[in-house]
Amino acid sequence: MAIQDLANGQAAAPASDAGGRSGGDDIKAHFVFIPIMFQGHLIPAVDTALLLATHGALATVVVTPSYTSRIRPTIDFAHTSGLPVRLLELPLDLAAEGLPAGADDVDKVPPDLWTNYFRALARLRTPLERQLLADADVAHPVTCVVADFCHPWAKELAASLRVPRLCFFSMCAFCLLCQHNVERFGSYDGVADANELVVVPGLERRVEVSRAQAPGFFRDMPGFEKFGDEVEQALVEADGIVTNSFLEMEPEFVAGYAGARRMKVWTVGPVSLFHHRTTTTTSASRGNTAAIDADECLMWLDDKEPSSVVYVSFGSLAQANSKQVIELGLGLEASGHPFIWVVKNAHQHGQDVIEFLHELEGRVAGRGMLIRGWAPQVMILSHVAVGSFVTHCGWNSTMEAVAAGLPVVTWPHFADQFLNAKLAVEVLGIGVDVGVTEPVMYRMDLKEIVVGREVVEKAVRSVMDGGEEGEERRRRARVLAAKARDAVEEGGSSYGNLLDLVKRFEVDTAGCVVATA
Ligand SMILES: O=c1ccn([C@@H]2O[C@H](COP(=O)(O)OP(=O)(O)O[C@H]3O[C@H](CO)[C@@H](O)[C@H](O)[C@H]3O)[C@@H](O)[C@H]2O)c(=O)[nH]1
Repeated sequence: MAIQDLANGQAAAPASDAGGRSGGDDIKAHFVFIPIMFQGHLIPAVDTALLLATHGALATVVVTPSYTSRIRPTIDFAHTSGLPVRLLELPLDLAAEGLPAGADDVDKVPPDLWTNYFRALARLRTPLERQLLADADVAHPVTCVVADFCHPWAKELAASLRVPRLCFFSMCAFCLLCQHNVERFGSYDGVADANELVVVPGLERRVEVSRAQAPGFFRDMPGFEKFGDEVEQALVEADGIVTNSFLEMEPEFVAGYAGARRMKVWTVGPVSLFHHRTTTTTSASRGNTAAIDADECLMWLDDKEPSSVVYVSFGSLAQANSKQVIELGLGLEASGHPFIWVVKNAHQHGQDVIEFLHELEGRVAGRGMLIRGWAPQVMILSHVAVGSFVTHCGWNSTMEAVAAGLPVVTWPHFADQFLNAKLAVEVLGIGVDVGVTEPVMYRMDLKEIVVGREVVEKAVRSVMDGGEEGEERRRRARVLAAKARDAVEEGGSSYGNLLDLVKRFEVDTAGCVVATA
């Protein structure tokens, strides 16, 4: 499929100069974003593409068909605002990798076929290259590929297009540096127990982590070892790194990671703050169609005291088993605080959970709201009535809490979440930890309760009240939010980094890409 202005269902015109800040003729940089199709990766990539567009670049976002409709409202908003953003939809060759129909939606990839899914993604390279060359808009040639770190094949793509390539992470520099250092200094060597804590080397402060909590990218996953090496090699050979973080939050770690990688790191976040300039409808459907009417949700929140509501959500991937769902619900009920609780895949639970949720709703009517499915998270978090966030510490959620000035209850499940939780609790001082120490990729059929109702209740009371300590935590969260806002405003660090990206990766008058990363 050709590059399309899919929002309008027509072939895209050269970047619009109608009403946007970026006149078509002024566009000299064209970034092609290749996200991986997980919401935790796709959403921040789209926001970053839009932010670059507000700074005068053309941005093309590559999507596979199942995800087009999920980002359409955001892209529609961009078009209405005259921002030069385009979608390039490419189907995956599922059959070639033995994947069932519909498996370009990651929720439909059978667990034993994950390696096949990643191979199918790598097959995008040839059609994408062909498409970008065929659609090359002479006035706006591609000047830079920004590929999720999970796409090592983008290395060859950028080389063929003869343009620089940046690695995109929606992760904090703290996590990237800790992970890098434990691997580089062999901290896990000779440590048989994956849950044994080791001290992360090369940091000024003492941080302890276990291999189970920070296993590295893919290398510990059966079947993905070689892929993990390819990811690392592609990162080593990248022309720079773009992250959804901001300098003032973690200056020593941004500098440390850039130094360790000997690479420029552009912090451009919090990218969710782009939505401060969108409409309620756009922000409410960021990443997917919300399972609740935005106005209904806002009315419910309007009725609550400032900073009184606890928001509870575990992102787009983590899944709680039935017993844990019940335990969490009872803990929230016992906390006595108003809450909004996002229950993913509620319909997949057994009758016991369905009845429990129904009865709970009756008992906490007016005080507790359940959202079964996708929540308008950024819209909710930015409401004045919300006072804290119980989170799995996916990096986007963590940044969204920071941007909203909220203290968090940290309940990591897997991947980078343990390190993000450490950043929130130990470095930023805005978190109360529930005490999970080992990763759990929750499955419905698991029987264990990982966090009991009393622990939930105590953590919620602590983050919402918590005496002087709680007040200090809330104060730190407010200060951090002010820094986050400053970072994305004119003159701020993230704003400056976006401008710098646009400037560095533009085409000069001789048609060469100016890339000085
Ligand atoms: O009902 C929902 C659920 C999620 N979101 C949004 O979806 C994104 C979820 O991202 P994140 O909080 O990072 O969680 P995951 O979906 O779990 O993200 C994956 O990707 C992240 C970025 O690399 C990693 O930090 C996580 O560990 C990994 O699980 C956020 O922007 C949320 O605002 C909603 O808007 N509504």
